[in-house]
Amino acid sequence: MEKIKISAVSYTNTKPFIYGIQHSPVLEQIDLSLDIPSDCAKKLIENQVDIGLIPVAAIPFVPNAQIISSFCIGSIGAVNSVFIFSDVPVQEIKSVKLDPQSRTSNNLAKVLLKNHFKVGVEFTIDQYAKTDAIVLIGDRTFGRKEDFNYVYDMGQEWMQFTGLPFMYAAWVANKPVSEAFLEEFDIALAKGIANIPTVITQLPAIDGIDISDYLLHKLNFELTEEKLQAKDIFLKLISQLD
Ligand SMILES: C=C(O[C@@H]1C=C(C(=O)O)C=C[C@H]1O)C(=O)O
Repeated sequence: MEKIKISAVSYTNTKPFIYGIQHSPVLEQIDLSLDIPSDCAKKLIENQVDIGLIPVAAIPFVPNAQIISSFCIGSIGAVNSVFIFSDVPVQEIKSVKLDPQSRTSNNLAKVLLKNHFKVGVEFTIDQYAKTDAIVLIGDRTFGRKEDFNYVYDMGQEWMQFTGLPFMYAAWVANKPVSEAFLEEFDIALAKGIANIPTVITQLPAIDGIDISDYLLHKLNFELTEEKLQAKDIFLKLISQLD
């Protein structure tokens, strides 16, 4: 039988899911690659994989996109790995450098700066540009908070703006996948989430981040009605950006 090709995020936030997949029989049916989020999206959009853990901002660009799991990468308030790092207070930000590995958080920064902070800002993807602030996500944020005068956790700011949790990435298929597989896959993901304490013991300590607090209390992996509602609001606000 041909294997189901899956692209998942290569960051620490996805380690629980990887643990669950690797400790479940469904592993044998999967051809798994670990990629930066923007590449997870690209692979699913270009049909190089069947399922991706992809940035929610990329969902509208996936042909026949279907969210196929009851798990996601989310947070209820602060997430501690999705930031606007700034040299100046947010009201004074004039320019922001985006993170090339991100699709969701770059758009979240745009949405929050426009609708929540109400500042008009120029964005650039030029990594050599000198800007007032930067968007940074994932493991590259670990230990970086001390390097900046102002630190805005976008999970926390989204909660203040909408009163809702947030969903950064979802498991999405670009074609019909058998119910039997999806059931087994979700059981594997659930196993990973149930075993986060074990996953933590297998990860190296990293300066500047409490990995245990991050995986157990900041990230929140259940795909709830509220997170779906947040996704719909977020995608609508993205469509209204100029
Ligand atoms: C919480 C995070 O969620 C993520 C943010 C993403 C994005 O901004 O496009 C995509 C996948 C997730 O890795 C993070 O990376 O820190």
